[in-house]
Amino acid sequence: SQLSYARYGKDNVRLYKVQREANGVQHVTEMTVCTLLEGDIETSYTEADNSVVVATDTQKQTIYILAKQNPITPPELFASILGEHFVTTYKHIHAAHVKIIVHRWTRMEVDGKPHPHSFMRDGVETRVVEAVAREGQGISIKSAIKGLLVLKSTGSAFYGFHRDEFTRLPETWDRILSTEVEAGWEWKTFSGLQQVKSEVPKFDKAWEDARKITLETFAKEESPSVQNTMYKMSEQILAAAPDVEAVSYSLPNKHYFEIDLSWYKGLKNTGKDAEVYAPQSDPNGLIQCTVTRK
Ligand SMILES: O=c1[nH]c(=O)c2nn[nH]c2[nH]1
Repeated sequence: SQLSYARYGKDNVRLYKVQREANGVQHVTEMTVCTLLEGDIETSYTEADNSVVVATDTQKQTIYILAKQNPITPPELFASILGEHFVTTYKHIHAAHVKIIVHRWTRMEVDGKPHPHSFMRDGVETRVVEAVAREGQGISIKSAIKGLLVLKSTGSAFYGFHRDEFTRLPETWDRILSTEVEAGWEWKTFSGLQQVKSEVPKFDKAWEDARKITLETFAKEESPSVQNTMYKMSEQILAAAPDVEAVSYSLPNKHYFEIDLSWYKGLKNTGKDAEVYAPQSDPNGLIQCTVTRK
């Protein structure tokens, strides 16, 4: 047997950082980090040679130290700082995978104005970055929105789909559409940390644009299908972010079933009379796409 691939590191490294302004306003960021290293490490697997192992605890300590010494936002920048650190510090490490999940702490509005140091977790939504720093090959970065739950009570249809003897689903011109957004955008490859640093403003802008486009298209579109709506979202994100090469969506279709109550005194609760529905935890549709430039 032979070792065909290997990488190792520390997962679920949680960190929080506060930025204190002179005027009393404070900013907080909380994230969960994973680093995984590749390189000339096979003998640690095949020959119990630990001399090549940059311990996972060392990787964890490095995350904390670099978080103290550097900005940790945007996450694309901090992921690049971490990745570049590992491939330049250790000559036998040739690639570093860095995943950062940023959790929401949204500044509270109190007495009609932003509170200087109070925040709330308004949803399980996260901002996610996966970067790979590969020696001599630059830094590849994928950004994403995950866990953004949205629902519309109408403005969604699904009809005209293929029908045969296996088809039971009735056509509908008015349905609930509920999904948990996973939207990702893949950047052009950056030559290295310096180029990432020179383009830092693009990362927050792309995230803000992607989130706004997703929410507004979801709400405004008379959706003929999940497929068509996610394609329109993807096209708009590509148009808004010239340095993004591909946009991907993965959207579960979380079904709400009508409940026929006509057995009870003829109570009407289906079709145009439907008001009480049964939300389904499973099964769910799952619609995925990747959209690139022509
Ligand atoms: O938007 C939808 N796309 C589909 O492919 C599908 N299949 N069942 N319901 C559906 N809704």
